This record gives sequence, C-alpha cells and structure tokens, in this order.
Amino acid sequence: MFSFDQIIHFALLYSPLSFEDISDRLAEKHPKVVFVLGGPGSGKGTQCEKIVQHFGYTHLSAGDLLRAEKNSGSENGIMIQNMMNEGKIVPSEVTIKLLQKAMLDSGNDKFLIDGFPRNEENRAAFEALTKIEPEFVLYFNCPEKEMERRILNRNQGREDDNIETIRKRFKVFLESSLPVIEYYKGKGKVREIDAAKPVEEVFEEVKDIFNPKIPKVPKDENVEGRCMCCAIL
Ligand SMILES: Nc1ncnc2c1ncn2[C@@H]1O[C@H](COP(=O)(O)OP(=O)(O)OP(=O)(O)O)[C@@H](O)[C@H]1O
Ligand SMILES: Nc1ccn([C@@H]2O[C@H](COP(=O)(O)O)[C@@H](O)[C@H]2O)c(=O)n1
Ligand SMILES: [Mg+2]
Repeated sequence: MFSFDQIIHFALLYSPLSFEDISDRLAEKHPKVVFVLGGPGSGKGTQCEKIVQHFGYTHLSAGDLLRAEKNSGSENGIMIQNMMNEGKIVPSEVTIKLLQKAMLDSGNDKFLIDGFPRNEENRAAFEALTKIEPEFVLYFNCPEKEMERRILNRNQGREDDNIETIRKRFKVFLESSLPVIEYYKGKGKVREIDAAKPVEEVFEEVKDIFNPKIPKVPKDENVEGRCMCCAIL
C-alpha cells in the first residue's frame, strides 16, 4: 500500500498540476521555512546536515534538486546543465516547482532551503507563488580564498567544481545573491555566522540560533503569587 505522501508525490510527478494547485496544497501545511545562504563552498550543505540531525528539519538544496532533475533526463536537463556549467541561475519557475514538490513529498513541515533564493527573481517569484515568508535567513559568511580552497578539495565529482566555473559562481554570488541577503537584513531576518571556523565551531553558533537560550526559573524559587513576568529571572 502507498502512503498518502507517496500518492501525492506520484500525482505531482505524473500529472501536470499547476503552480496554483501545488501552492494551495503546500499552504495547507503552513510550512516553516529557513533560507540558508552563503557563497559557494561556505559550508551550507555541511551545516544543514547537522541541523537536520539536531532539530528535525528537512534539508532541501536547490542545487542538488537541479542536479537530480538534470540527471533524470527531463526536458529541462540540457538547459540546467548549461546554466550550471556557467555558474548561472536557472529560471525561478523550474527551481521553485522542484522545491515545492520536494516539500510536499517530504511529509515534514519544517524546511531548510539551501542555496535559494539566489537572486532577486528567485526571491520575488517564491514569495509570489508560495506566499511563504521565511522565519529567518541563515547566512554563512566566509572569505573567498577559504571557499575556493574548500571547493577545490571537495572531490564530490561536481562538474562545476573547476576553477573557471568557481570564479563565475563567486561573481554571481557577489552581484546577485548578496543583494538578496541585504534585502532580508533590511527586514531584520538575517542570522549571520562566521563560517571560516572549523565545522564544529560553526555549528556551535548555529545551535544557538535554532535553540535560543531562554532564562530559566530556578527550581527552588517560590514563584507563587507572582505574576509571570516577575517569575522569569
Ligand atoms: N567549516 C569548515 N571548515 C573546513 N571545511 C569545511 C567546513 N565546512 C564545510 N567544509 C568542507 O568544504 C566543502 C564545501 O562544503 P559544503 O559542500 O557544505 O559547501 P556549500 O556551501 O554547500 O557549497 P555549494 O554552494 O558549492 O554547494 C566540503 O568538502 C566540506 O566538507
Ligand atoms: N537557486 C538556485 C540554486 C542553484 N542554482 C544552480 O546550481 C548551481 C549549484 O548550486 P549549489 O548551491 O549546489 O552550489 C549554481 O551555481 C546554479 O547554477 C540555481 O540556478 N538556482
Ligand atoms: Mg551545497
């Protein structure tokens, strides 16, 4: 027997549901979304894996979804491959549809959306189509030299991990992605992390963001008869 989520997945894959249908189904879930941004090689994927283990989110990497779509032999495959090899941003409707399908497919309602929105078009289209506002934006800030060193040592067989494409990806990040981070800074939504440190140290900072320290009421304190604001020390 298929689960409800599997049935939804097949329906989305094999029937031409419109953006409106998919958006309506997604809206019913009231999903909680965190955008995870940062330059190429800043450690977004690495930290997302750890957040998933500790905080129960589902990790959706826009780049990974596009790579899977390209490898599936879809009609958009060649276009995606060409864009990725040039470090360019794929048209938003392709990426957003993949993200929406993956969100519905997951059965979860908490998502880390990694590497998206990458430019103003991504941001505005996602907002218009899904009506989802991110809880916050996690921004991994890392110097370019360190990102370059990490990517050149990554060895995951990614076609775009060559020095020529890496330079193009850095340029696109500076010109198109940083303005999106500035936009969310203006809305007070950016949580910036120093990503140049070792993985575990970066994650200590990340944990504090997902698990903010709440002042505790000492166990032996007699709080009877006091209002709640006085009882919290
Ligand atoms: N804090 C860190 N210190 C040293 N190496 C790291 C750190 N974080 C990640 N790495 C390594 O750097 C490489 C890039 O990391 P990762 O794939 O997580 O980056 P990313 O931001 O997702 O990159 P991309 O945008 O290209 O997908 C990986 O080989 C990873 O193991
Ligand atoms: N919103 C996005 C995200 C990614 N891409 C393309 O995928 C490439 C790899 O992305 P990573 O996050 O895995 O580094 C990226 O260079 C773009 O070509 C995109 O188009 N839109
Ligand atoms: Mg990644």
